[in-house]
Amino acid sequence: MSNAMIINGKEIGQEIRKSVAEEVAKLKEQGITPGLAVILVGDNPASQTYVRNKQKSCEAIGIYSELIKLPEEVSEEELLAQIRSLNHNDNIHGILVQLPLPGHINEDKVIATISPEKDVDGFSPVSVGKMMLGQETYLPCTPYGVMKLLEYAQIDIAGKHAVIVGRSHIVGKPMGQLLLQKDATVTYTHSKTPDLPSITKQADIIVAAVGRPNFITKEHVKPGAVVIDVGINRDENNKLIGDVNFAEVEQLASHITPVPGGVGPMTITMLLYNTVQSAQKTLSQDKKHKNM
Ligand SMILES: Nc1nc2c(c(=O)[nH]1)N[C@@H](CN(C=O)c1ccc(C(=O)N[C@@H](CCC(=O)O)C(=O)O)cc1)CN2
Repeated sequence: MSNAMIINGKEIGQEIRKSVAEEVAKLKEQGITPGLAVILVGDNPASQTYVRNKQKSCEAIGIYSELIKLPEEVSEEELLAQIRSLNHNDNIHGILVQLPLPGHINEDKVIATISPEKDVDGFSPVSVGKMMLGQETYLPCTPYGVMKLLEYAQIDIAGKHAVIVGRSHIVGKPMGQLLLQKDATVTYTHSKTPDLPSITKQADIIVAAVGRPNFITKEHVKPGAVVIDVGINRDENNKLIGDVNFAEVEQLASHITPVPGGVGPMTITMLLYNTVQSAQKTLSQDKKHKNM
């Protein structure tokens, strides 16, 4: 089989960011600057990089961003107080707390404190519930980004068998739901699934989000399958690698996402998109109030 078509998340992300920038410009003409607050707790180097990239990306398209840096030992109550204050800040349309959080903080409680109207990460119980019901809400950025990649690569989803490897709250679980809503038949698998290759080999679409470097090999993939790699792992030389053994799998797959340059850039792109959506909602609510 010839080499797979590479789905370039960097390029697709740039294209989407261009149209998001146009929406930002329109909002500014109407007196609204979309605002994103990013809360970073502690000094995890990867989290610092992601947060920096989020801020740079906001700046590049005219979104106002505010970084709230809290020390590793901050109390849960102090963090919750910061979120409550941002919930009431009219200049802020999106709030995110960079994950993971230090062990002494209850992540679920923190996420549930973010107002669902500003939950541009799509992680809050209200957002997740609405997503499950197919109601309008902010979709979690990484699975939303994967859906956009499939759309731009013109991959048919309806009637296809999608196998998700991984069951995290922020990627695996919502990923399956979004594919199901597009009429895929979805199978969830995870680290305790016996004989994984026998299941993934049946997949037309594989989404690898298991957090283990090079975990998906040629033994797992049916020729012609679409393979989406959500993994972000570092090898022994600190090189970024995915959950998929790219060199092996690209020879079998019809389409594949690289790491870096695949799903990763889409996560931030969809965050910008959700933030602008939130600002647009505020504007239309203001107009309704003023009867315009
Ligand atoms: N509050 C959140 N926390 C975390 C999320 C999230 O969506 N919201 N996701 C991940 C980390 N993440 C964003 O926060 C993220 C990961 C990777 C990338 C990315 O662009 N990756 C690039 C490579 C970047 C590099 O060189 O390190 C790529 O794959 O090409 C963006 C965002 C966990 N926490």
